[in-house]
Amino acid sequence: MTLLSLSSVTVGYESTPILRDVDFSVDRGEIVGVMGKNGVGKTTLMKTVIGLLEPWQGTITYDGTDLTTSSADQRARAGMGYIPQGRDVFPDLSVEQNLEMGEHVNAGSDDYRYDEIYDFFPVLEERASQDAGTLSGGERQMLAIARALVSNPDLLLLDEPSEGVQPSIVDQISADMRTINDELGTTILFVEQNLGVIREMADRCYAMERGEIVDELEGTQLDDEDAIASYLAV
Ligand SMILES: Nc1ncnc2c1ncn2[C@@H]1O[C@H](COP(=O)(O)OP(=O)(O)OP(=O)(O)O)[C@@H](O)[C@H]1O
Repeated sequence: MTLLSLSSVTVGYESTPILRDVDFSVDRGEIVGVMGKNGVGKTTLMKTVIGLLEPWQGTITYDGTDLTTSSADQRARAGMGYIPQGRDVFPDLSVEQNLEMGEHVNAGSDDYRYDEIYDFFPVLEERASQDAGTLSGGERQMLAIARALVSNPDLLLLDEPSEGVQPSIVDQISADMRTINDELGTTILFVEQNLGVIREMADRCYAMERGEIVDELEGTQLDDEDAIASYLAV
């Protein structure tokens, strides 16, 4: 069943179009990647899905409802959780206080338990009282993901989770996302330019070039490193 679909979406900044006629969909329970080089429009796509940019043309449908003109706040309450690029945490608040900031975003979240979230990221429980500013890049990324999970989203939007994270932790975060998808049933849409993350995480992947979706890879096509790399190589 389709959870999210974009149909002929065009959007940009000021008068410059960035995304052109973008069509894609994500089924409930899937992990879908969008890959592309620097500057192709991946972050613009995420901002458009979460409602920080309003499409100039086209429609965005979520769980059967047209959300094209809804605010980011309305989309969060409808069940979308967004983790922006750059592990945006509050450095002077503790790990636990950062997690508390994720409460009450989603109306369905009242009974979310921290211990469940700590089960996915035990390192955050160990560091619960530590200031977030003292965490490593990878731990901050985990905290940003965990904070989004506090609101129990149906759809997680993840912008370049590998950026600034050391390779061994990148692998762990990819594996953690699969576990979260398996155990919580959370649908995940992520954008990336890290080949390993795309192969490890995605059930299916779209390729983006100059603001357009130009290909879709699934199944054994995701084992073809050369095919993936052709959309990532500089
Ligand atoms: N606020 C903005 N105002 C004007 N142009 C912007 C703005 N943000 C991004 N752009 C331009 O839009 C294009 C796409 O940027 P975007 O950040 O979506 O790409 P990206 O694929 O996420 O890149 P990266 O991998 O470097 O994060 C780029 O040419 C960028 O310069």
